[in-house]
Amino acid sequence: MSRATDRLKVVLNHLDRSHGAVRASFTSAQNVSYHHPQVLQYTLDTGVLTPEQRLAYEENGFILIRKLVSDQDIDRFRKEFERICKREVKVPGLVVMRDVTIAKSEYVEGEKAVTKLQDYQEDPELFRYCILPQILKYVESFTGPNIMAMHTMLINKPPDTGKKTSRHPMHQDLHYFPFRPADRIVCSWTAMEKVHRGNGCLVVLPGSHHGTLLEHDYPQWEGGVNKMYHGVRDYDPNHPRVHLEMEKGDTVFFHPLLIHGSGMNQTDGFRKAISCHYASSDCYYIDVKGTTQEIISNEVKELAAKKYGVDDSVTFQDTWALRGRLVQGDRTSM
Ligand SMILES: CCCCCCCCCCCCCC(=O)SCCNC(=O)CCNC(=O)[C@H](O)C(C)(C)COP(=O)(O)OP(=O)(O)OC[C@H]1O[C@@H](n2cnc3c(N)ncnc32)[C@H](O)[C@@H]1OP(=O)(O)O
Ligand SMILES: Nc1ncnc2c1ncn2[C@@H]1O[C@H](COP(=O)(O)OP(=O)(O)OP(=O)(O)O)[C@@H](O)[C@H]1O
Ligand SMILES: O=C(O)CCC(=O)C(=O)O
Ligand SMILES: [Fe+2]
Ligand SMILES: [Mg+2]
Repeated sequence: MSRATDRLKVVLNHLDRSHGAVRASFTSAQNVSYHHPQVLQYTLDTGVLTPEQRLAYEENGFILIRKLVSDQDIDRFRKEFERICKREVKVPGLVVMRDVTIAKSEYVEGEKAVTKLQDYQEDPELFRYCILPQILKYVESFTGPNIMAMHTMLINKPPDTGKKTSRHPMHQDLHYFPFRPADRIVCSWTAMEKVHRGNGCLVVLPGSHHGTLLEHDYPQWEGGVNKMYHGVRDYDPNHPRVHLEMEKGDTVFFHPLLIHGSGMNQTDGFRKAISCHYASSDCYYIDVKGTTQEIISNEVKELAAKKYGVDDSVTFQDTWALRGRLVQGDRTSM
């Protein structure tokens, strides 16, 4: 354990006893310059996370809560997913992505053709996930009380076709987001069935959220790579990795700078997960021109132009403002 961690522990002990007062004294103490960034930068005191959980998130950039979503809710999400795949419902704005290796094949039908649903915010049944009270309760510890659901996905990782395209390269989700501050953004990711190393569970680099946003690029994979699956160009291959094996309903909350990905699915079943990225509505949009995010912003604008038939005047920021939905509190800035 590092010195910084020891100090955090001391602070958390105090916090446990006298909550806000200690935090206030630490804020004023910031005039004294520390060699480590401010303490408790990543979580807020809402009375939901235990001191140990706050410490874990501060240190690791993720926290796993077992059995947070009920089997009944997950079964409903799964049913709705099947209805969408069978085209029994049509959802405005929804993007249905097929795996790159089967995209051009005409023979795959129904849910076996679908790798990912993106932008389900207009499907009330799936969007129930984003407003589950037990999820929002945790989310508030990262975002504060004004909460926007910014990005929604249901991932149906297919059995690998042999080309290893079912992998998701190691990346930071912030790469896709033109809003800040990063610390007021969090992803909630819930396993819809048992996920393990064999079917491509999430792989995370604990503590990588302490770093900055890194340069991303399409990985040089021989078998091809899915559209927009950018990966961190150089990350330390010796950084310890953690495989997040999870049961149905288990939920991980993670920071948008946490480097993560998922391995290939070596089973013959589809590995399902549902997720939402939340941000405080007090966040603000940034201009990504001239930054490492410029390339992805152009890719997204191009897609948006095709999808919505809009022109160049719709910005990368607009595509997010259009998709974001208020789920708690007030829509103050986003
Ligand atoms: C508003 C915009 C929304 C996007 C926001 C994203 C933000 C992400 C934030 C995420 C944060 C978290 C991080 C993340 O999650 S990162 C991953 C995020 N990925 C995406 O958002 C991709 C979403 N998918 C799509 O937009 C569509 O499904 C695409 C555009 C891919 C296909 O479109 P469509 O389904 O309508 O198909 P089509 O029949 O018209 O084919 C058109 C062409 O595309 C080829 N093709 C097909 N499938 C794939 C594939 N899988 N890989 C590569 N190419 C593919 C196809 O062969 C054809 O090529 P060609 O024959 O012309 O050569
Ligand atoms: N060549 C690569 N370049 C970049 N990222 C990779 C590469 N190979 C694997 N990854 C990423 O590393 C993570 C782990 O994937 P991988 O399939 O290698 O599983 P694994 O953790 O090594 O498990 P196993 O050893 O059981 O295969 C995934 O996010 C995957 O996309
Ligand atoms: O479910 C997965 O494989 C992770 C996907 C992911 O990290 C993402 O879409 O941002
Ligand atoms: Fe991700
Ligand atoms: Mg491997």
